[in-house]
Amino acid sequence: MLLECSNLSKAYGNIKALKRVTFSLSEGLSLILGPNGSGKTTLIKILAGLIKPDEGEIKVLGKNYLSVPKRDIGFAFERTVSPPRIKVESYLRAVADHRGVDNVDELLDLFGLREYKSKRFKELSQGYKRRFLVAAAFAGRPKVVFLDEPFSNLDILSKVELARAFQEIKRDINIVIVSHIISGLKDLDSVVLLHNGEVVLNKIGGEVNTLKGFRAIFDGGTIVENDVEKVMELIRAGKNLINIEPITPEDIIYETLKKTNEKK
Ligand SMILES: Nc1ncnc2c1ncn2[C@@H]1O[C@H](COP(=O)(O)OP(=O)(O)OP(=O)(O)O)[C@@H](O)[C@H]1O
Repeated sequence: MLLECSNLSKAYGNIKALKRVTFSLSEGLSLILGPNGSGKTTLIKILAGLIKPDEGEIKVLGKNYLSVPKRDIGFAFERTVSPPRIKVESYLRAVADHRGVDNVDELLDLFGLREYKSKRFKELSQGYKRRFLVAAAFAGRPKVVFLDEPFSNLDILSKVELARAFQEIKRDINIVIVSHIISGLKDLDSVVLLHNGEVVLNKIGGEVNTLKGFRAIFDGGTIVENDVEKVMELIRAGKNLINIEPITPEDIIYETLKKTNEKK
């Protein structure tokens, strides 16, 4: 298991940002999803060692997260800040050297940074600043990289290119994306959905496929979800099939959040 959080809590005064949060993420590409205020930033700050949880345990690849060497974990935060004068390639090389694995050429290509390799941070556009900071998190091939809202403030081209780069790199390096949007990520290996500091959904491995499906709509308003046999039965009974549409992970997550809100 890549990440195991058990009974993790954190309060700021009387605001409970995380309430005994328990979930697991498998290796590969994972998504920690949640609407605004659900506790995502609190979680990533704990993982980065910036704040301490009030209680609970976190394991990364089976070890207590505080005992995992810093070089095994990469982070990229939402705010695109860095010393203005550092240069793209030399900074990536410095990080890679520190971690002891040279994967810089691979990263320059994967994140579309080759043309910009001699530029200083301050000379990059917002989108390229993000690409650079994300690439730096992967420099030196850590075991896992946590990315906080990597798609925010990016144009559609950068979003698609970044998502493709993640799909490629996840074979080598585990990735955990913390975000309030799904952003067209395909082939997720695990997902956790937070809401008001609680886990409302956690799928790992093959279970992630249950976040996809189809909906068949028949004349007269009958709707059948994810049941081929039932659809065939209705067709055989002479019902008129009007449409088949995909059920996307977005649909399921929206429905889960809606139901959670209704219960409260
Ligand atoms: N430093 C702080 N002091 C007081 N309350 C805080 C602090 N940081 C976060 N909170 C509160 O804790 C809760 C969870 O916040 P957090 O930033 O972790 O959520 P989030 O899911 O990252 O939200 P967003 O998507 O809006 O960034 C919210 O109610 C927030 O107002």
